[in-house]
Amino acid sequence: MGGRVNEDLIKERRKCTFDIKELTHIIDCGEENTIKRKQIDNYILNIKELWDDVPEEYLSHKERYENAIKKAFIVLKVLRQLHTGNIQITDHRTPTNVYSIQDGIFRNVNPLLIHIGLFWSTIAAQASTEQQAEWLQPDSSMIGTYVQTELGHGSFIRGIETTATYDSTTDEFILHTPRLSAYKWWPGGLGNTANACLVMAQLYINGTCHGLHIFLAQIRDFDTHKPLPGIKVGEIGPKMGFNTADNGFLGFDNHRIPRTNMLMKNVQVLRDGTYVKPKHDKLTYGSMLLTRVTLISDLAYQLSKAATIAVRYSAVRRQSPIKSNEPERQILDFVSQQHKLFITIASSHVYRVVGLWMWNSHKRVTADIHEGNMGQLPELHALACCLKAISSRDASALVEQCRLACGGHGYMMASNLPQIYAYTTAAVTYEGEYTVLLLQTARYLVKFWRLAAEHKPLPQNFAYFEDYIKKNFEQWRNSPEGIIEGFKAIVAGKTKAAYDTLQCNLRNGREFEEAWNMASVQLTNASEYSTISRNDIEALQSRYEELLALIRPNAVGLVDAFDIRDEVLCSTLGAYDGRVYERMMEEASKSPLNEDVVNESFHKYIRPVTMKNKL
Ligand SMILES: CCCCCCCCCC/C=C\CCCCCCCCCC(=O)SCCNC(=O)CCNC(=O)[C@H](O)C(C)(C)COP(=O)(O)OP(=O)(O)OC[C@H]1O[C@@H](n2cnc3c(N)ncnc32)[C@H](O)[C@@H]1OP(=O)(O)O
Ligand SMILES: Cc1cc2nc3c(=O)[nH]c(=O)nc-3n(C[C@H](O)[C@H](O)[C@H](O)COP(=O)(O)OP(=O)(O)OC[C@H]3O[C@@H](n4cnc5c(N)ncnc54)[C@H](O)[C@@H]3O)c2cc1C
Repeated sequence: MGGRVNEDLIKERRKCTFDIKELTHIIDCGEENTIKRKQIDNYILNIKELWDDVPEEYLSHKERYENAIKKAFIVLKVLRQLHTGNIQITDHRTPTNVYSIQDGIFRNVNPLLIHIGLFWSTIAAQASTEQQAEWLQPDSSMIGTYVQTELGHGSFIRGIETTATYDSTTDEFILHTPRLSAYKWWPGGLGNTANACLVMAQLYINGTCHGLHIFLAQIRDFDTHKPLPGIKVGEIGPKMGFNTADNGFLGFDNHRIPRTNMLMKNVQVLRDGTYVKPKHDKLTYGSMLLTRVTLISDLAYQLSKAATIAVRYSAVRRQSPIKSNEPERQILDFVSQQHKLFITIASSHVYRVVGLWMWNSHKRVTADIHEGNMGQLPELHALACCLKAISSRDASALVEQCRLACGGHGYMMASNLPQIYAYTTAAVTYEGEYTVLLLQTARYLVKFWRLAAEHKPLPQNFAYFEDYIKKNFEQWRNSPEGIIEGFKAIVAGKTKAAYDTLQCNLRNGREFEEAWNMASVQLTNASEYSTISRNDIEALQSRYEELLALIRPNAVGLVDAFDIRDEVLCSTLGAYDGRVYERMMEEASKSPLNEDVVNESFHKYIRPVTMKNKL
């Protein structure tokens, strides 16, 4: 859409006091990455077939999927071409990625998300060298997914009921779904797209259960795409979001696969049925760990999209004067609005930085694991659980705050804020539900608190537990170091309270698991344990308000620095030119309800009632 840039946005950009490009390069981890990202954006976003004439929202459930799958395979083809052209795009966690622009192409979810994001990465991480050589061919016919959750079990994966029983006479595993609750339910791309999958199932050899293992199973014929004999597969129906992801269900009726289809990098079943144990029994859960780490950066990106939309809109939108004799003000001038939005910008930066740090930690710990050293795995798992849980919860709360900050117009699908919300809130549940993951971190903390309480040696990372016990914490200081000290005091105090409750429940004769359950609210909720005083809080509050005023002139610059193209933002409210009302009108004109001047339902239903006595 052509036309002038909104005057208020022009003025905002003139006011900006820092170099926007420099911040973009910092976000991209370097100017080179920015250049590459833009090249890839240009290349992919210029493919005309990827753009819709009719907005996605007006399509039926079936049409949406078919439209998304058309685009997904155009993108897959391009990805392969770019890959062979030696452009580093497969490492989607670095800023040089194509992952982010898919939001614009699909306005929803790529049906190949799990194929690319989990299927391939799990094979790469958990299959033996020979299996990888066979399965990771660039021209492979396999379109796969990651099949773990069942109708009856999601969080408690040890309760998974699908079985894989070794038959040494034929050198095969028999995959079986023993009852309705064992049906696989949820995997993305399973409903219609995938012809293969990685299945999590209980391994049985000679009547002994060895727990959960991952198996590669073909489920549809590569040529006809019909389900193979013994496979019952389909799609689970409409959801709050993710409606182009064809999440599916799957049941096995004694479906046979070769023994060599178990992922065998860390664990093996030999021809004679000998079971060779892994070095750590949670290595099978590695894909969940990796995805949790990846999600932190993805959620940071979703926050930057929501912030860009809401800040630009707030600079364009004028509503109410502050003094009654003045003209109406940009809503961005209201301090309460700044509070709603600047926290979203800040959170995006926080989770971006933490996400990158976690990504590098994951690389380091994985390299150690390859060398046989598992020592850092528990800490990484505890951190990934906590950060995935809070980043998803914060992101969905803040995206919703941005939507509300756009008033009624934020409720329009054309603002794209409802879609961003539906996407982020799903992450609170999938890949480890929020509370369940926080309890994993609590379990880790309580272990170290027990050591501290029993005056046993603690690793350096937990020295502050001892400081807390010895009351070595300094008085609150209003500085970054002081804030970190404050957080340490909160963690120590919260862990102590939960631990004390746990001990009290145990003394009262409860078994450990029951005592744990009774303490679980304390284990997940933060309390105020710090040396902060009322005066400190007042000082912090006024400093916070000063900071909002300092950020105000740079607000638009800060979101421009995220450098998200209009085609990716997909928002009438957040486009770079700020022509909000023109875009809203243009989008409204696409509504099928505006196709006829008089809708036929008038003649069928309305007129017979309203004109009944007048005809
Ligand atoms: C234009 C271009 C387009 C291109 C598109 C490309 C796309 C690119 C990719 C983008 C990539 C990513 C984006 C992300 C989007 C992803 C969408 C994802 C969709 C969702 C997928 C799923 O949901 S899959 C299913 C996930 N399921 C879960 O997460 C289940 C949650 N439950 C659990 O994980 C576990 O059961 C549990 C952790 C809760 C507990 O396990 P369990 O009961 O077995 O154990 P215990 O509690 O008894 O603990 C035993 C000890 O083991 C430790 N533990 C547990 N888990 C782990 C682990 N993972 N690693 C290490 N250690 C672990 C636990 O701490 C205990 O330790 P101790 O205390 O020492 O005994
Ligand atoms: C959009 C989307 C995409 C998905 N994609 C996939 C996929 O590709 N592949 C796949 O395998 N799965 C997928 N899933 C499934 C997902 O991983 C599970 O939904 C998730 O792990 C949560 O499990 P659940 O649904 O069984 O919830 P439940 O475990 O039944 O949780 C329900 C409630 O019980 C509480 N609860 C459960 N256990 C405990 C406990 N021990 N202590 C305290 N509270 C507890 C939870 O906190 C929650 O409040 C997807 C889900 C969604 C929503």
